[in-house]
Amino acid sequence: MSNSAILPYPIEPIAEMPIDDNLAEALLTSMSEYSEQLQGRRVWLACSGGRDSLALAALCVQLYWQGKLPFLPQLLHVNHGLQADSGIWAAHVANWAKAQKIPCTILQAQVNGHDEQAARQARYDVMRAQLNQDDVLLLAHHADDQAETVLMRLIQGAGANGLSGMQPWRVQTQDAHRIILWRPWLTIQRADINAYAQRLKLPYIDDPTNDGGDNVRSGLRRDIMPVLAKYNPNVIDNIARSAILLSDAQLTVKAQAAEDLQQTEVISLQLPPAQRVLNIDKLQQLPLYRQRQLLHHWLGQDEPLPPAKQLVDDVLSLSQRHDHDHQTELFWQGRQQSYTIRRYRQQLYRLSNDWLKWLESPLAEQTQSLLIHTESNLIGADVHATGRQPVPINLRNDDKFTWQLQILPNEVMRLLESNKDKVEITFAPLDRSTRIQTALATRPQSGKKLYQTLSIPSWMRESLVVVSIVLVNKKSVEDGILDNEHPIVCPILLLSPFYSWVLASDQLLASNPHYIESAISSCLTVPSSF
Ligand SMILES: Nc1ncnc2c1ncn2[C@@H]1O[C@H](COP(=O)(O)OP(=O)(O)OP(=O)(O)O)[C@@H](O)[C@H]1O
Repeated sequence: MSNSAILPYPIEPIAEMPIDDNLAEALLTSMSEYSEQLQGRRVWLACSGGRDSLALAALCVQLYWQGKLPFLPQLLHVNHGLQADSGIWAAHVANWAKAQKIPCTILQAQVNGHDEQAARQARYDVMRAQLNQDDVLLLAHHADDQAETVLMRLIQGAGANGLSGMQPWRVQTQDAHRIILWRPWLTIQRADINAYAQRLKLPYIDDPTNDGGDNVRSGLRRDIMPVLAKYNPNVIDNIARSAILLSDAQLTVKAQAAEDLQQTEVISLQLPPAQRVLNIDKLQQLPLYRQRQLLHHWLGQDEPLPPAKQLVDDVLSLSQRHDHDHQTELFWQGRQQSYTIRRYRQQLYRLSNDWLKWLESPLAEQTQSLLIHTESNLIGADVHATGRQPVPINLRNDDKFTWQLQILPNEVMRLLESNKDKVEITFAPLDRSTRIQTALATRPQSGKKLYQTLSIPSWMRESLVVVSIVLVNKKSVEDGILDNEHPIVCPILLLSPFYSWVLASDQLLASNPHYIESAISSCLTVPSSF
């Protein structure tokens, strides 16, 4: 329908008109394929008022009134406000829906920009905001759209994932809000939809920008598809079929990569999505093509879009280096976050830049100390708690990450031999010159040496804390004189955000490392919105 012919127009009731078997079968087959997922879910239909989505709406009306479709979707039309006639089109869709007794909501979009991509983004944003969790959105994409999508991605150099085209059932999650995009017509040709729309005399809107646009998609539709059809008249069906075959292949590749990832990730160092770590020795046990797939999967696992092939190749080369160069950094700007990829010894790190910033901010020397009175088992000074309750100590926190210690005063007391003193616990960053001795070492080492011995990557070195017990002479306490001049300082634990190392115990302490770890535990938290 040309724009000037939109109003007034005759709206014929379509419920009783003949159904198109081919189109109906595609919708009903898809419905039975996803019947379990559709159970109890609300279904909406994105209707531009164009030929395809109006035809899908019409088919739903017909099938519903004939008792073949158990639900009547609610139409959603988005008015982008980009063209002079946008408002008229919205009214047209609303009128048509009213005449066909199908519910319809008109939404207003705010488009930032003038290209098709900006309009699509704005459209999805407003529709998503309208939908509830797990609602289903029917889209009228068809085989011609699919063929154009696949060709477009082919000329952009996509891999199996991109060449799988659009999926008939796609769960989309954004900020924990989950909706489903349902495309039952991906195997149906535009020509068949057109014939149906003509038979029903559907008053659809012909958007002049659809074919005349100079974007890649309309160019392929106008210039390339007719040429390809000369070589093979089944080109549209064939490309759509290739997409289905590639989609299966892609699912197999993804499952393999997920399995490989499980074997290769270093679980003890994970803080998803801030820090992900791969074991290079395990990675290299795989054939090269699986290494590439694994890296692709590993890098992109918290992102909506995968990394570029170049980045995967660069990370692969980084994993293959033998020169002990730990300075190389690779950067990736994902959609959700930006990342730095680094190697340290036989491990690859994907670090979010927010996390790196947090790691590199120096730890304040902890002046806050706990006073634990042996006699009463009460924590005095600034904290009032009984000996059984954990006392939290914030080592470092900002709005994104919190590193906290839990001290169990009763357990700390068990570390001390009987008849001991009033104690303080202090927390100090490990610096390069501090000398301490881990329980497994034969002699004390400087911080600088410990970085090497304990394999601490350079960006973690500002995040090491020495926990010490400071003993104050009991006799002097009883006499009311605090002998703070000669306290005995016993370093008991070295902590990083991921590990703890028990330090060689002084004779004053119970030597069982298990006690130390149960007295003081470290915990790192990331907000769920991160
Ligand atoms: N303004 C809109 N409001 C609601 N849904 C829309 C709108 N524009 C597009 N859609 C949905 O997105 C699908 C694909 O968009 P595309 O731009 O290819 O459609 P179109 O050619 O404008 O319209 P149609 O597919 O209805 O002929 C449509 O089939 C329709 O389901």
